[in-house]
Amino acid sequence: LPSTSKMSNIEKCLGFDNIPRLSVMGRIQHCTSSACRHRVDEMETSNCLTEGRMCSSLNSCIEEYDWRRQPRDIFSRDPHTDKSQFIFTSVCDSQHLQDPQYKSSCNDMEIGGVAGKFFGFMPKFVKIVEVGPRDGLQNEKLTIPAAIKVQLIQKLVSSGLSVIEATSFVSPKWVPQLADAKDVMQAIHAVHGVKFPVLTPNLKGFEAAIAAGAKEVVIFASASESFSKLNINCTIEESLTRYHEVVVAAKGLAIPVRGYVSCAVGCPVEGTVPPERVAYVAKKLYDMGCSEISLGDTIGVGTPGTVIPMLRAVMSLIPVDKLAVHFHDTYGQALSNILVALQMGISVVDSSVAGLGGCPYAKGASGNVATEDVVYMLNGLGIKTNVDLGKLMAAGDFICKHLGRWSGSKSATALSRVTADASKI
Ligand SMILES: CC(C)(COP(=O)([O-])OP(=O)([O-])OC[C@H]1O[C@@H](n2cnc3c(N)ncnc32)[C@H](O)[C@@H]1OP(=O)([O-])[O-])[C@@H](O)C(=O)NCCC(=O)NCCSC(=O)C[C@@](C)(O)CC(=O)[O-]
Repeated sequence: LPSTSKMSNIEKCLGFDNIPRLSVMGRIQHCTSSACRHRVDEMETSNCLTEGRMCSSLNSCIEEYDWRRQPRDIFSRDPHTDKSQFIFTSVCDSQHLQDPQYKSSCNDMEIGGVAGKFFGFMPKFVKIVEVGPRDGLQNEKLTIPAAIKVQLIQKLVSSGLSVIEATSFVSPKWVPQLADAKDVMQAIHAVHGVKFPVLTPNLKGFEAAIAAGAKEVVIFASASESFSKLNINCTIEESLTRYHEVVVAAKGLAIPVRGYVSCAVGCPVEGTVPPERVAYVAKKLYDMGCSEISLGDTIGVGTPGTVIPMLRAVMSLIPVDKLAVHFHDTYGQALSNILVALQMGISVVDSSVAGLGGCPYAKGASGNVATEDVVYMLNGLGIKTNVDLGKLMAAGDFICKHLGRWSGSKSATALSRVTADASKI
């Protein structure tokens, strides 16, 4: 991390000047509740508090710092140093383990309303783009009947999701799992009040999508040359030419076009992808007329350390309200990456129910971040989504049962366990 004086405004807004120095970070990894407790003294307070957040026994740390409690803040300004500081005041009920339901929503304070520097840019509402039926199912080995896909989509609709990426009009030789795109689209296109964007790699796909009733399409370019060839069998520039044709045709029919930039952080072939390359492709899609650009960490290698520079590069060319983030969770970094994206002002997040997914042309890439986990985190932050977590979990349960596997969502797994345990009492 750069020193505080060299930090940009974005880094300061993200609270990087409050991140403990390396020596402290080392200690964080070894922090236990007892280790945390005996470091209670004035000098160590802020470090230990930061460590306290990572303790398994959060309550013991909260008790240690009761003297600093203030009713409605988790940050306060120190009158001596004029610096913001962490205080564990009325944190969400979810963190008080006495609550048997472990709710993530805040009952006793609104984190979203706290004007602390960490949450200053956070949106009040996040639009979730559910990609499970497309990104989630495109890589499955089992053949999933169209009727099951349609039922899944209906359940997702009833959970309150307003955008559901339904399928892809791609070559069935390349992605056999979505060869039933026409049947799925025809079954759902008349559902009112929900958008069902579908992937179209070329004019042929666009025309098939429109004929099946699609009212919004998605084009998907890559920031990596190698991945572009693997995924859509053409170079980045060739793909942009094809997509231009799609956008022109879509404009003629007043069809909105969403654009993806895949490999926005790393590529399965080339490794690290430079932020400026991502920004270049994103800008091309934006200039073409895409209404929203989703930045995809296709193989889930990003961390806040690599995602922030990428977002900064893209945000220097494209307004933040036109951007979305799309994280796969291969390395378990998706939620932290989403959090920094929110802190930077992004308010559209792609995710996949039950964490389904993976790309057939990105070996080793695991599923998208689970929608249930995103909703749980956003509820905890007091950010609205209009999604009913219980109904969303039911949709995840439905598809996991069909696939014969456990949910990839930690929140869904934990909440189901709590409910199951409660029902035994
Ligand atoms: C782009 C192509 C079609 C080029 O594939 P190609 O083989 O170079 O295409 P072609 O023009 O030579 O045509 C070959 C055959 O495909 C047919 N064809 C051609 N186009 C279509 C179409 N639209 N729909 C149906 N059929 C089509 C065409 O008619 C022909 O049929 P044939 O004469 O051999 O019987 C192929 O590579 C393809 O379909 N690729 C899609 C791959 C894909 O869907 N990958 C997963 C997307 S995930 C992703 O990109 C990442 C993302 C978006 O999720 C974000 C992230 O996670 O970061």
